[in-house]
Amino acid sequence: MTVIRAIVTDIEGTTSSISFVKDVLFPYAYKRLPAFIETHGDTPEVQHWLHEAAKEEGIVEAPRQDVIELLLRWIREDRKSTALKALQGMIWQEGYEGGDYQAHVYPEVSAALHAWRADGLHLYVYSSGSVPAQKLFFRYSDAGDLTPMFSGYFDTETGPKRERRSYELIAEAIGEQPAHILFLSDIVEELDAAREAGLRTGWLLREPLDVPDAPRHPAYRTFDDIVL
Ligand SMILES: CSCCC(=O)C(=O)COP(=O)(O)O
Ligand SMILES: [Mg+2]
Repeated sequence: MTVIRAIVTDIEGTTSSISFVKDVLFPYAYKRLPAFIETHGDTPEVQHWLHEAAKEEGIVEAPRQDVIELLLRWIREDRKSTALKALQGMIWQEGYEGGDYQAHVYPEVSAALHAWRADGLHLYVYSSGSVPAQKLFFRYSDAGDLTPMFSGYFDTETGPKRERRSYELIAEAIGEQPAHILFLSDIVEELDAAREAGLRTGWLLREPLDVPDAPRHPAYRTFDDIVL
């Protein structure tokens, strides 16, 4: 078996519960987005992402209120739009820094990350959440600041998570042959794309999901089950 030198992990459903993202982070952003755009809508960064969102929908000349309505609809639909994710990350920052919530990580995750680092592996994150949102997530996790564990972060600016090319670009950026990289996710289509690019894969099936009789990818209940 090829030696694993780097691990790339997804967040929602893999290191962390889906319910924290859907029931805490998304409602927080939903409630505050209109006021956030009102207050910060003229800053270059926010303007850039509002323009990108409008472009994605083909409504470039639309009034700001229409773009706000669009973003709120995308939050309801859990749309993995790079522009929406960038804006959500900016809104979540206030919640983390104000102590409104801490990011959930499953109980064994911190120890597993520390053990892999101690074994000399390099660890990375690849999530639909923006890179700044990923850094906030792990900085303010309920297991403490986990950012020192990670050597780098990737989001959908690298490419969509269900496309092989994204994983080829990540392998190039990491500087490892794909066969030496293990990608962990709860979404089988993401794992299929990673495998097409030559990466090893691990499918996190957190409770209460059933493990299929013949899973398409090596399947694990927790990070403790992963044998490298
Ligand atoms: C890291 S910020 C919150 C996560 C998020 O917005 C999201 O869409 C999670 O997607 P993932 O690719 O981690 O399943
Ligand atoms: Mg996921």
